[in-house]
Amino acid sequence: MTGMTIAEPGEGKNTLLAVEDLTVGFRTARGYADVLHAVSFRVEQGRTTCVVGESGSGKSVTCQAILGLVPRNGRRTGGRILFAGMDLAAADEATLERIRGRGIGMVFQDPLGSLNPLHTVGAQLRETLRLHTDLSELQRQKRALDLLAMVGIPEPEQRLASYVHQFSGGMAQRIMIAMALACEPQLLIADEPTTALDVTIQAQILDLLNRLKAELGMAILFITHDLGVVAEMADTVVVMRHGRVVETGPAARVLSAPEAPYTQTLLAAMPRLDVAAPVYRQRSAR
Ligand SMILES: Nc1ncnc2c1ncn2[C@@H]1O[C@H](COP(=O)(O)OP(=O)(O)OP(=O)(O)O)[C@@H](O)[C@H]1O
Repeated sequence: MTGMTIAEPGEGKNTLLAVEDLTVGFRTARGYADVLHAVSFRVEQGRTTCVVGESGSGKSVTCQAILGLVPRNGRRTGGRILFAGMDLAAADEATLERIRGRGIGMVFQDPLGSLNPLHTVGAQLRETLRLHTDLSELQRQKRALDLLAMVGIPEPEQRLASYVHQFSGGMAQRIMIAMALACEPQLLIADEPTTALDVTIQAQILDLLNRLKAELGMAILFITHDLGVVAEMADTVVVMRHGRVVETGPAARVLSAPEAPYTQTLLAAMPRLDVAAPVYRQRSAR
């Protein structure tokens, strides 16, 4: 594999992803401006890190930079992105493509916009597996079926022949998760994956992600503006504002005793978040 492998003396042995001093700027009609300012955080193996912040705080650009998908008018001007010891910021495009296919799975807010409407769900899963694994045709068919069953799609055999528009929003998001997990990634990046769903379906998708995390031992980098979702998902919380990390720490500590004034403001705007996560579920399911 190309790309630089870096020994990290200070890195914890369970760190899967370390974003260090990441700085990204964009050129627009109004000139050049940095939108990420030396962003640093870690994702541990098998754990969930939630990045939370209001709209425009830089959450999505952070994901794009990790995946090497910053829009053309943007540029990373500093920092390192160490994934399993390799600096993705220094990796070539072929390596990044391989990592995006196999090492890191991605789920976005809009599954209908991310899946191909012209091919059946089965064809898309099989194609992903053909590109990124050595499985035979028969094995790919079986794995596609297993993946749909794993994400809780009823009658998976019939559903493999369906097109994405034939699924409800929640079911389409399950398909997107199946696609993202097809090659057994070590890390799943989920950028507001439940924002477009109603609260009951949202809770089901969060449950699914938590179950898959436990079953597969993968790490999750979860992007959200919703502290209720953070309470459901996070082991570690990264709070962002205006392109900067203003606070980071274990979820239990950040949610119960936030240190940054901005985190305190976010929590104060979130009634009853001081009570435990299951209460959020009861409230949201009403
Ligand atoms: N292609 C682009 N060109 C110029 N500026 C951009 C571009 N993409 C993002 N930005 C700017 O970068 C900043 C961070 O945006 P980003 O989308 O990461 O925020 P976010 O926290 O994900 O917000 P949201 O929850 O609304 O998606 C914003 O000020 C945004 O306007």
